[in-house]
Amino acid sequence: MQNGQKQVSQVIVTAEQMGDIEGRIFAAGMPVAALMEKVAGLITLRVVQWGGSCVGILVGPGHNGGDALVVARELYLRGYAVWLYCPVSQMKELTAQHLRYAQTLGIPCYQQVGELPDCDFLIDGLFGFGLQRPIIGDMASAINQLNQWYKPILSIDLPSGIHSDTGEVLGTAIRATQTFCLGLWKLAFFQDQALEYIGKAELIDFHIPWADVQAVLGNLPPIKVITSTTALSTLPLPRPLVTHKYKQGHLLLICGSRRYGGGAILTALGARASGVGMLSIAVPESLKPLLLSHVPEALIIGCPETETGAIAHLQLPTNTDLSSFSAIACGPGLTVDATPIVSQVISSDRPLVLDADGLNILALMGTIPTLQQRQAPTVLTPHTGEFKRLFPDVPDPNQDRVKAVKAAAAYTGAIVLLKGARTAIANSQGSIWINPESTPALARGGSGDVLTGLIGGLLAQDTNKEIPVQDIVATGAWWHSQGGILAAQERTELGVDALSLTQYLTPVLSKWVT
Ligand SMILES: NC(=O)C1=CN([C@@H]2O[C@H](COP(=O)(O)OP(=O)(O)OC[C@H]3O[C@@H](n4cnc5c(N)ncnc54)[C@H](O)[C@@H]3O)[C@@H](O)[C@H]2O)[C@@H](O)CC1
Ligand SMILES: [K+]
Repeated sequence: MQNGQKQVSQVIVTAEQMGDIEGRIFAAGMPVAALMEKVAGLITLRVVQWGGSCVGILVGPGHNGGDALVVARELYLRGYAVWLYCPVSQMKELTAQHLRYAQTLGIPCYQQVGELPDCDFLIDGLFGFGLQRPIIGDMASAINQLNQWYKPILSIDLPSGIHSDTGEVLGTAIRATQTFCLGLWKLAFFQDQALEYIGKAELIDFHIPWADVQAVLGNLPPIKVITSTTALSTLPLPRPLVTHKYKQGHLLLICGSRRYGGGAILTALGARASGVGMLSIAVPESLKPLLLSHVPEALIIGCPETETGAIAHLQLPTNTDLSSFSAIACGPGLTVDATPIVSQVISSDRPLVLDADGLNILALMGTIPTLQQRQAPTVLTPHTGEFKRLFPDVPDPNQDRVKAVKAAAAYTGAIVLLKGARTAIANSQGSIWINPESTPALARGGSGDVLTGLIGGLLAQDTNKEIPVQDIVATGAWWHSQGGILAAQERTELGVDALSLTQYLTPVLSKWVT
């Protein structure tokens, strides 16, 4: 296989990049019509696997409509009953040519959606990545009406109405059952707001030459999909034959308060699953017996408490200071009364994961100026609410999560992991990892605490600092969601409480690691 060709499914592109890549292919001599035949031929092969015998095909003015017309022709010639809905009079020339031929063959074409006969399913070729402005008027009403038919809809490239980059709905959008993304993943497939419209996502690889992908993306920071291969390659496996516990990393967790003891347990159990060599857990003195009963292997450091039951100050064992640890994870259950502790760990030179109250305290301290002081790696793991508190001046993550997380990482120098259905991780150079697979079962209290412990434990094990921190964080996100997926399969989506989740982290890994 040509060098890099197998990485095609890992690349994510903007509409502009996709246009540039295709532009190179055409400039090099590939006829547009030939590429359309090739692509639509592959789509047709997937459509016939769907079953059904009569199909309504929605045709727009651009090449997305052209693809749809080639599929229409091929299905018709295979014996399907095919009806076209084509609400536009102005079309790109190639699309218009395909429409003329389809009509010559005798395929009926309607301009009003109400005239479209009842069919088994619909194919959506109204707009692809060329959509730039909101869909309005009759076409918008038609889309709303088609969504109400509750027929399976197969969208070509993107559900029509979804912006290829931000995933936002431009006016209105087709709610697809399945979307065949053509050639390279478009960003919208990883934006939470588009997921309900995309349905099941499938990449149709039509073998774009890797050289053209490289030529367009070559020097830009990549946006990549986390896969089992990328994730497993950064795990601290296999362990060296001769080692000892401190060589396998020493993680300090700082978490919990009298009010929130559970978060400390869950973070600890996440860290345990990471395989970290040594685990120390700083908690308020009154939580010590509770932690000991759950994680007997850990060194529990009972700390003096404030009146409210938060950690008043870190009381590390004799001969120990923060430099004794290979990484620190701090935040779950702390309450904002633990501000001095967060300030202290931020001032340290240790790799640091901040989550939950660690993030709320950081927001109060002033995120950007505070983090700009740090030399060692910092990992922030906010959900959308925490993100907005941390970065009030960064683009709204509800509008474009990828842009938001990228800006946050650039401003702070931190690795920022924005939690969501498609968790996105950015570093300060603009590289992005996106976790393509997860489960809504993980939308549950305590699930984030498990992630914090897991990432902290992985980070601590990279004692020689050989692996980019962003890659380690991506592996943590992948592992966590794979654990959730397995747990949901065995226990249903309602059965994945955070404690149960911790019990799936090791079994899920053993499925991948032989
Ligand atoms: N570029 C290529 O050569 C290839 C493209 N392919 C298909 O072509 C698509 C991209 O083609 P296009 O660039 O023609 O773009 P689209 O087919 O997405 O549509 C763009 C057309 O729609 C019009 N338009 C945009 N927004 C509108 C709105 N809100 N209301 C009414 N009209 C609007 C534009 O003026 C333009 O004519 C891809 O998504 C894919 O399906 C594939 O055939 C593979 C090859
Ligand atoms: K479409």
